[in-house]
Amino acid sequence: MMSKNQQLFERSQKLIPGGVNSPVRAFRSVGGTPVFFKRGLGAYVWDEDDNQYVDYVGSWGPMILGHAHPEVIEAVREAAGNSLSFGAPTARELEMAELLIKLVPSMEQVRLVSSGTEATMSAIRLARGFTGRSKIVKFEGCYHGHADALLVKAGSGALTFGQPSSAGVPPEVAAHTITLSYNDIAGVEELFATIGSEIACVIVEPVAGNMNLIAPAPGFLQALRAQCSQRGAVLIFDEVMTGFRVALGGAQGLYGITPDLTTLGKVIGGGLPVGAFGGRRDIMQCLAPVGPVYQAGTLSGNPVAVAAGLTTLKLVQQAGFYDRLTARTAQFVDGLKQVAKEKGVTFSAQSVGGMFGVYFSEQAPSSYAEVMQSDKDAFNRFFHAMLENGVYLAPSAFEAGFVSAMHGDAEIEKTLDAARRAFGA
Ligand SMILES: N[C@H](C=O)CCC(=O)O
Repeated sequence: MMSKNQQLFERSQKLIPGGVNSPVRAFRSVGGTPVFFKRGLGAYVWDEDDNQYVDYVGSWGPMILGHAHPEVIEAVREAAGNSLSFGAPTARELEMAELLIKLVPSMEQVRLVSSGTEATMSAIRLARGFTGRSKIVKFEGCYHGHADALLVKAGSGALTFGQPSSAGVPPEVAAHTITLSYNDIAGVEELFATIGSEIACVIVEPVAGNMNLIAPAPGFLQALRAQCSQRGAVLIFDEVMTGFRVALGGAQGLYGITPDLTTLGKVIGGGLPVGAFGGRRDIMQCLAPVGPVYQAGTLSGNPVAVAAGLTTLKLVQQAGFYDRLTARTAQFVDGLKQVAKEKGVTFSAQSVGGMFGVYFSEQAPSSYAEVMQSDKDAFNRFFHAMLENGVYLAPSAFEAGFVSAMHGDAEIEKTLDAARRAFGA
């Protein structure tokens, strides 16, 4: 007899392409039936067949406080009672702007949008409008949402399904996107020496989390800062994933680099759709209605989403929050490495703040090319063994994982027990 999950997947494939509303949910690369979830609480989620899992996806990052945090839920209830949307300014969105600017000092001005994709595509347009240049530089395997110009050698679902450069992007559009290898300082310097005056911006995930997790090599982010400053290009840190995830001040705070523009999403919406982009005042002043670069959104600064985000940001500011999250994630990763060693499995793992990567290779990779060399079949077997043992990991070898403040000793122990069985098998 088919499980409820299987029945739902059968039905949804007839009506929704691939049965999912975002490709990476589809289990295509790992195989099997995607899990349909109906409930979450703290570090746990339950599927339609009432199976319980320790959740390391956390909606791909936003659920840093765990699922259904009572204060966040109450804030959403209260805001929803006063209308779901006005399409006009509110005091709360101003409060959000003030808080973001206080916590991420490189942002002198900020604008709210409804997703990370909107934030990055708007930041790129702004950088082009500000500089009057067309070329943009990104890094192979980095994912900055699904705007046309950014779906060139992209990570995440695009990489998972073997289509890092999407069909439907006109060659004339893709021609303006230059891709370099992550952590390749010499490649960056060479490019700027050749065509530096044509480059509008460099956009980078300061910790890459869409080709599994890749940490920036010492000097890499500094080199980007130096080259952009020398040649008048805009440096954009895409902190949709790392913002309020690796540290209170994001990756820029952690590594001490000041970008010109920053994009945010995920945690700042507390689980509801919010994005933001902001940075230097002189650049932000190019935006309409002040300047000539157009950008807009009916639901931008949505009051319910902002209420969820503000409450989340209030709670992550509690003393020691990121120290605890960082230590917990490191404890988890160390535990996994230890278990793999005991079982004689070729495996490595690393974490930055509350995000982590697991790899079936001797060492944590430092570039897209190295990620591609890891054993994807081993990952797929591991994924399913963990799922059977009550642990939900990202269904792709090319995604980072996320730990929440609700992952305690009990959840880590349960996960390591599952890993012991999975590696053993
Ligand atoms: N890696 C992606 C976002 O960060 C995964 C989410 C998605 O594409 O649905």
